[in-house]
This record gives sequence, C-alpha cells and structure tokens, in this order.
Amino acid sequence: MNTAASNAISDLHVCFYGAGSMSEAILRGMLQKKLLAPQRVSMLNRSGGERLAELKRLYNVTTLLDGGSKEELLRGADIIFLAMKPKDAAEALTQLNGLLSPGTLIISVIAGLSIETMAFLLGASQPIVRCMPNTSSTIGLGATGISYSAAVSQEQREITETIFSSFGIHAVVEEKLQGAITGLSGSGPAYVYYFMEAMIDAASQLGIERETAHRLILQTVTGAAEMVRLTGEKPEELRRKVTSPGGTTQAAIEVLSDGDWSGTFIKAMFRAAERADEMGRDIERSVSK
Ligand SMILES: NC(=O)C1=CN([C@@H]2O[C@H](COP(=O)(O)OP(=O)(O)OC[C@H]3O[C@@H](n4cnc5c(N)ncnc54)[C@H](OP(=O)(O)O)[C@@H]3O)[C@@H](O)[C@H]2O)C=CC1
Ligand SMILES: O=C(O)[C@@H]1CCC=N1
Repeated sequence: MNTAASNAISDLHVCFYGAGSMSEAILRGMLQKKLLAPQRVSMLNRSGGERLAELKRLYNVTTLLDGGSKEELLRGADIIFLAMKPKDAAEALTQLNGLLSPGTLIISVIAGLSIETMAFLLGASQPIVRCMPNTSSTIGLGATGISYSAAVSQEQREITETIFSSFGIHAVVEEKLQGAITGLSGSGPAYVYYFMEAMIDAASQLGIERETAHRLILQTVTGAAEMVRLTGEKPEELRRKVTSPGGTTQAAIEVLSDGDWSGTFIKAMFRAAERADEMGRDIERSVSK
C-alpha cells in the first residue's frame, strides 16, 4: 500500500456518477481498506429512489436523497468515477461541462470509451483515467487495466493505483490495449462461468446431481486456479501433470482439440476486443451527430 497516496485519498471527495454494480464494487473496496470515510463519498444515478436508499443504508454514503443537487455533488468532487452504461455515457459527460475544476480527476470504467472522446466532451486538459476492472472486484479479487491521459499527474496516478489495489490487482497498459484487456479480464469472469455451466450440464447428463456437480466443479476450478498461483508453474505444465498418456484427460482434450476449442476461444477473445472498440466508435458517432 502506498502510504502517501492513501493519506492523500482520505482528504478527497469522491463522486460515483452511476450507482450500479461496478461503482458498488469499487466503493466497497475503498471502504473496506479504509481509504476514505463514507461521508466523503457521494453516489448518483438517473432514477434515484430505492437504489440510492439501499446504498445509503449499506454504506452510509451521501446520495441525491440527502438533498444536494446532482450538480453540487459533481462540482464538490476531487475524483469522479464514470460508471454508466456506454449508451448513457455521452449525455452524462456532456452534463459535466462547467462543473469541473482543472484538477478534477475523471476515472472511467466504461467499456470502449476512449480518452480522446472523453477529452472532447469534457475539455481537453482534464486529467482522465480509462480503466477496465471486472466484477470480481466485488470480493477484492479484481483485475484492472489502467491507462492515463497526459494530464494525469504522478500523484493522481499513485492515487488511482492505490484505489484499484484496494480491491484486486492492476496493470498499467497503453490505451490501445484497453479493448484487449476488456476481452481478457473485463469479460473473463463470464467465460469461466460459461465453462462451469457446461461442466455442470455434462455432469448432470452423466447422472451426477446438479447440486453435487456444482460443489465439485467449484472446488475443481478454485483448486486449479490456486495451483497456478501457489506453485508458480505454467498452466501448460500443470495440464501435462494431469494428463496421463492414453488416459481420460488425454481422451477429453482430444475431443476439445477436434472441436478447435483453443481456436474458438481465441476467436471469442478477439471478438470481445473488437466489440469494445466498436462500442467506443458508437459513442463517438453519437457525439458527432
Ligand atoms: N459489469 C461488468 O462486468 C463490467 C462493467 N464495466 C463497465 O462499467 C459500466 C457500468 O456497468 P454496471 O455497473 O454493470 O452498470 P449498471 O447498469 O449496474 O449501472 C449503471 C448506473 O449508471 C446510472 N446512470 C445511467 N445514466 C446516468 C446519468 N445520465 N446520470 C447518472 N447516472 C446514470 C444508472 O442509473 P439508473 O439505474 O437510475 O438508470 C446506474 O446507476 C459500463 O460502462 C460497463 O461497460 C466495466 C468492467 C466490467
Ligand atoms: O460486457 C460488457 O460490455 C462489459 C465490459 C466488460 C464486462 N462487461
């Protein structure tokens, strides 16, 4: 933990512009690591109501329900997390016009949205961070790709990385790789769930109760990931150790290989990366109309 950055964060005001699952995951990490007091956090959404009441009850943060206006909450923030769906981003960013100080740090988690488009909508000199976290941030096991605009100061970089370290690991990458990061670790948890769903279906068809299959597969996936982490061995080495010549694993992997599982998987990740860039271009088009 970077102590100077942690101390600096505790004096800041942070506003979550968008109060959905990603904002909540980030907020929870920051509060659990005591990076700042809940009174220094505000959260706003579009529809107000029940969701904001829930966040207030769970985390004691300030919301629109406390009486302040959206503009006041945004204007008072040193850091604004942009965390709405890509389709809502252009309108939300436009509403920030005139509310920001030159040093207000914008941290976006919006898939596809480029720093250039954000700078265009906000005014070019704003310090902007483009990030791609994932939902495992909710339990402190997130993996985030981070890219900075030129206006982000060294202190703001340290603050950003301290925040993302509070709920997982991060890698600083060139912005052109953010689409690939989205296809890798942003969407990645869903690939693992999809794979687990298929294993549960197969186990059920083999006669194992779904509940039992669920327990065994969960432990298998957790155990396999922990083996990679704790032994430091490469996945291919660990796979080789499971695969006895002429045995069951080899038989199964031959079926996967005949179905070009690896090629299909590579295509899927390329498609996710391409889709992130397409989503960014859709936002750009909506801005230039
Ligand atoms: N889910 C994931 O796995 C990941 C998502 N992301 C990115 O995170 C972003 C948010 O995703 P997620 O948290 O899942 O989305 P959610 O749908 O859970 O939350 C979106 C939030 O944005 C609010 N919102 C929308 N428009 C406005 C507006 N104009 N002003 C204020 N608030 C607004 C919504 O309010 P209301 O409900 O009232 O409309 C809602 O609170 C997306 O851009 C996504 O690409 C990044 C990494 C992983
Ligand atoms: O599916 C999506 O578009 C978002 C980005 C990464 C994970 N969820």
